[in-house]
Amino acid sequence: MMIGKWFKLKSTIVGVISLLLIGAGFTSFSEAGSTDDVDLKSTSFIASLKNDARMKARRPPQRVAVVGGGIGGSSATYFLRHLFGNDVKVDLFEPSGRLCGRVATVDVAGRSYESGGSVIHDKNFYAKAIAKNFGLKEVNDDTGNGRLGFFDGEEYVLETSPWYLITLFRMLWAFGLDLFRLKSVESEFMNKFIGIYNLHKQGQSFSSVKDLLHATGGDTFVNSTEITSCKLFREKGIGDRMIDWLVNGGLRANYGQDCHVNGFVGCVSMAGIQSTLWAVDGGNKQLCEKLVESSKCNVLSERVTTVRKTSTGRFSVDTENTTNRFYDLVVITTPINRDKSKIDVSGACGEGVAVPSATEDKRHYRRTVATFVKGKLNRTLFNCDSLQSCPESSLMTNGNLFYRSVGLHVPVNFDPKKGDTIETGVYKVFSTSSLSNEQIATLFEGHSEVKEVDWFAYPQYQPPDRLETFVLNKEGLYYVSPVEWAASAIEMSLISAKNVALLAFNNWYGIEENIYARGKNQNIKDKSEL
Ligand SMILES: CC(C)=CCC/C(C)=C/CC/C(C)=C/CSC[C@H](N)C(=O)O
Repeated sequence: MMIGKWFKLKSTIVGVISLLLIGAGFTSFSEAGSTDDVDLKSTSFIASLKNDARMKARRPPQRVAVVGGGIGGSSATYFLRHLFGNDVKVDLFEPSGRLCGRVATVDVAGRSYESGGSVIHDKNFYAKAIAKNFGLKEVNDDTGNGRLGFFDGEEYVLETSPWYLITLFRMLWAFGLDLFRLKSVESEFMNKFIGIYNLHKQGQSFSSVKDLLHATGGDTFVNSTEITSCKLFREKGIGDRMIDWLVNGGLRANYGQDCHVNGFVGCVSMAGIQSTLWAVDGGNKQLCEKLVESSKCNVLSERVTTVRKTSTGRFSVDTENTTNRFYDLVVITTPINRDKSKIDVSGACGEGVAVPSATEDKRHYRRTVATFVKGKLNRTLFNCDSLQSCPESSLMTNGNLFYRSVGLHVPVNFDPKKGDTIETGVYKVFSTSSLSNEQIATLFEGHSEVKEVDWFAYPQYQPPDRLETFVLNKEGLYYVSPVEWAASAIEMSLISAKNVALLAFNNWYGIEENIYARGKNQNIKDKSEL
């Protein structure tokens, strides 16, 4: 029984690749890093400054504002609290009053399902450490038949099997040595990127997305954001079939785009179709709820319209309801963009800073419609006849279809011990616009409920993507969201929020040596020195 289950789990595509490499003796690829590299509360960094005169020369800020209650904002309240201490008054502005933004659930047929940021990687150590710290349980979606299919709109060009050896044979036949090449690129990117946890643990912070990427992956990372994923993977020797099927199929499901996105986000997307993904039992949004509760901040359900610098040197955060609330530090965690939030920060940015502006910035966020269907897949279209025999996830190898992926998902509180089976699953269909009744009828033979979630989910990538500053004003105005233009994911927002909290702290107390200067690498210790 156990072996059967294990084979099934490992039969996802990248699981197969990992196994191939383990067989080939490359186990170290997948073993680097752990939650021990994470210091959520920056305890050791603060302790290292105990006798530092700079900490005594200035009092902590009195009032801090965090704008936006998504995963970035919720975690920022927690990181700031632990860096600046209990005396700081922290206000969190979230107009909806609902925490976690794009990490949300939707109710369908009496159960809740992840509707936004739904998966977390096993090497996403901030998310892992937060879950562990608050006693949240990690769950892997290994409830169904584990089958993944690549669908061109008419037939499956490739399908995994419940049997590992069959999957392996099919994959080798389809992709040959590209399996190894892809895994090698993924391992290189992942293992460099997780260096960020140790840097943050030492108190290091990075003033821009470019600096953060440079400190972890050097020119390789920075350059990867300047070219398309198609080009990056081709330069690594990966052939067109793997790009058309695997890379594009994954990107359509994860980012609603294809390999014309930047190379870095292409690598993150590939990490997002691995077998080592997890979610929080009961819903990922609990990460935010626990962080905010623990940070003891005030949540204000007001929409921020303007942030401006006052003559006294503080910042005023004005909302639709109130003006003249003054803060020493302000952290904006919601994207200022025509499709997202229109906050005016022009009167608050420092000299020479490119002011984020919802009117001037021509970039777009990508509209994503997630349609949840409690129903039965069209047997003729998908060439299968039951929940058990149809692929659980279908990635599209064809960009001209009206849907971008179709997958079966179980509720966030799925519990076989309480009698839950795969029958509790609903299909999630991603598309660029609302599905018509005819389109739903094309995909499903019948359904009892349909729910739609329509939002601007992630950036519309167009390399070279701008790797902008986190510092809008060194005197106390910071911005978490630019990280999304390198890649948008739950962990990217957590890393950015932690980085901004450290940056605000280092700037406040003048711990200059902990602010990374590109090319100098001062004070960054090699992992072996720790
Ligand atoms: C540099 C590399 C390869 C990875 C960086 C670490 C990281 C951020 C991994 C995240 C992988 C992941 C879970 C991707 C999901 S894509 C976004 C998706 N739409 C979602 O959030 O649900």
